[in-house]
Amino acid sequence: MEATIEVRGLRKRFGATVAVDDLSFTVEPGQVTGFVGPNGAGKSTTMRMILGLDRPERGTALIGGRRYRELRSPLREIGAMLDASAIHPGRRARNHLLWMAHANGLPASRVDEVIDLVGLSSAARRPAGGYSLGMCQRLGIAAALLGDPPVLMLDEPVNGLDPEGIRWIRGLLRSLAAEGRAVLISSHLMSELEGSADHLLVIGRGRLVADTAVRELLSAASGDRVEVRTDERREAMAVLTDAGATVAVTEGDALVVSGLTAAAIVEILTGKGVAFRGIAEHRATLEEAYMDLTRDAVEFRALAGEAS
Ligand SMILES: Nc1ncnc2c1ncn2[C@@H]1O[C@H](COP(=O)(O)OP(=O)(O)OP(=O)(O)O)[C@@H](O)[C@H]1O
Repeated sequence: MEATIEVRGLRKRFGATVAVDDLSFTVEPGQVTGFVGPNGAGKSTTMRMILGLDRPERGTALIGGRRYRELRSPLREIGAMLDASAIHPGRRARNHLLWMAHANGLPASRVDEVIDLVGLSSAARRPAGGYSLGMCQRLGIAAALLGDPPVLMLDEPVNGLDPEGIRWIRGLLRSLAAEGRAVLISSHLMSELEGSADHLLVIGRGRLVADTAVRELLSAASGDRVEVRTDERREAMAVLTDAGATVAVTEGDALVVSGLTAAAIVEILTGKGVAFRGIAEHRATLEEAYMDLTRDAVEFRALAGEAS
């Protein structure tokens, strides 16, 4: 089976709310695709339609070329986690997974493999009611991996994890993609996807705002910006602004200058006698790139509003 998710012209309405509006994208194998947008943007509804849990008003969602309900052995073709806390509190993790394996014709030996893989071995025989959010996420991921599927789809897998848990999940997602799987993960925070996503689908109010490789997005957002480290920030800002540059201050107290080359900045600061400690090309964070993107989308909406 080809490891892809293909969504074409998907639309879903709940009463007067259009939750998903003419959405099209492809999730490719061998990479982690981040599905990002604010709360209520339509991510979960899209994922539910991919799994056949919500019926689209229009459009199709295919997993390896087939609709979910046409899959012969769904757990072997797509692994999904929609709500990590959706397990009966009295149920033990291992028993939950054994029941799933049994119901889907999967060997019991696979249960201990996935428990090991997600690092739940020491807790697997305890009732899930005592699990932390992070442990529930691990259990949800274990369930998604049970059928060793080529396609994985996880709704907010990073949400609520501590820094160690975030590092762990980034590594796991990267290795699953490196094995050639198509991995789709949603988040409402761009920063959560930093270091794990190769590709981004940005969604706002049910519509696709961007479908882009992370590398391209970052280089576009970093483009022509220079970072200057100086103890004379106020003076540096004044002379660089006078020279036509736009200057911002980063959290790390550096100046981010756009509109001038590094060579021109050196010349101006030296000429005006402003001391500096270092000058380097600025590398944008995913969060900054996202702000650029959504700013463009807001401006676009404002222009469209003026035109109508
Ligand atoms: N069952 C439902 N009945 C009515 N409205 C719904 C239903 N499910 C979703 N919606 C609405 O559809 C829109 C999209 O919701 P959805 O949960 O898909 O967004 P989301 O991007 O997943 O948000 P979040 O990040 O909060 O999970 C929202 O306006 C939501 O209120």
